[in-house]
Amino acid sequence: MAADTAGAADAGGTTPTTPTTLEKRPRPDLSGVGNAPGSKKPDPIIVGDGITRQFGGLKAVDVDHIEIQRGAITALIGPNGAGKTTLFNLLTGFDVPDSGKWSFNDKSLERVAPYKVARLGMVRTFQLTKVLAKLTVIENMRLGATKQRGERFWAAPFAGLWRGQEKSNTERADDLLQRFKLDAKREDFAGSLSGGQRKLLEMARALMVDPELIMLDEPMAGVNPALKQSLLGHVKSLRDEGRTVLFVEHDMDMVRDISDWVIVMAQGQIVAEGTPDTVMQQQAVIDAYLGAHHDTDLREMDEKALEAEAEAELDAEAEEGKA
Ligand SMILES: Nc1ncnc2c1ncn2[C@@H]1O[C@H](COP(=O)(O)OP(=O)(O)OP(=O)(O)O)[C@@H](O)[C@H]1O
Repeated sequence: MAADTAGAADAGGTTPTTPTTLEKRPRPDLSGVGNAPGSKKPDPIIVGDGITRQFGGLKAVDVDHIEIQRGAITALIGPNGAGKTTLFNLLTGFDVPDSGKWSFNDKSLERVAPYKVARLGMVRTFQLTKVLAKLTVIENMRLGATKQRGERFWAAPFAGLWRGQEKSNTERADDLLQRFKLDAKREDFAGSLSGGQRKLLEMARALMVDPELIMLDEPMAGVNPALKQSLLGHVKSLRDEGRTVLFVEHDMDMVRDISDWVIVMAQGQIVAEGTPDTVMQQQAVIDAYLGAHHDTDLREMDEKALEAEAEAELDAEAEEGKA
């Protein structure tokens, strides 16, 4: 509770500033980067080593080396239970690893609290919890300016938390609502938004602290197909304005459409990396998905597998016919 109280005290009047070094830059060229897990990137914004997290007998995360390229959109994919969310939580300080070190902009983030991680310019989106659903859209946005104190903070008594908040927070919130076409929903309860609008709100809220790196947790989950293109456009616009994007996603169309680089996890480890065009053809990736329970849309792969199966059956029938 002490942390929540501290959060509340600091919430009033925080200005959503980050030592922003954002600049528009050309899309990074990753054509020369190798496909081996943990491959070196030309200009990594995150570098991690030996990151492990164990739950009982299960090693949920066991990452030898990871680099995330600055200014790129990187997708983190893998079958259910691969450790993607746990890795997200570790990198952003919402969970503590058993071992490992990692840095953001060359600054070590070991044992750095989530709100400090956000202050340094690295934020993650949160799914709209029940508590947040009962707040209006603009109230959600103002909470985004409190530099992400984590879900325990969201559960703190809200009344009066932002009483003294600066005008600039509201102005920034309104600008972002306009950009994400949520301005007409300003006073609506967040719980009344559609799936796609919720995702936009999650993104807009994370941008309140003007992050250099934004981590999106399944941005396409529950989004109506009609809204998907618009959401993809918003994610691309984050990169185009110089931000780095790291996202966890099961929607392979999205992964293919917008990623510059894909990192594949399975059983806690990074098993492959590559451009979206090449990564899904790697044997380690095929093995990871086919060897695990998954709800992922791997249509191309499934189609190939089905075709091969059908051909084998036809061959077998033909052989039988000959006999
Ligand atoms: N707090 C926890 N306590 C115990 N086990 C956990 C906890 N959090 C995660 N796990 C386990 O760790 C493994 C990795 O989970 P994680 O949620 O990181 O996977 P994921 O790749 O994000 O999966 P999904 O795509 O289904 O969200 C899973 O086996 C999960 O059951």
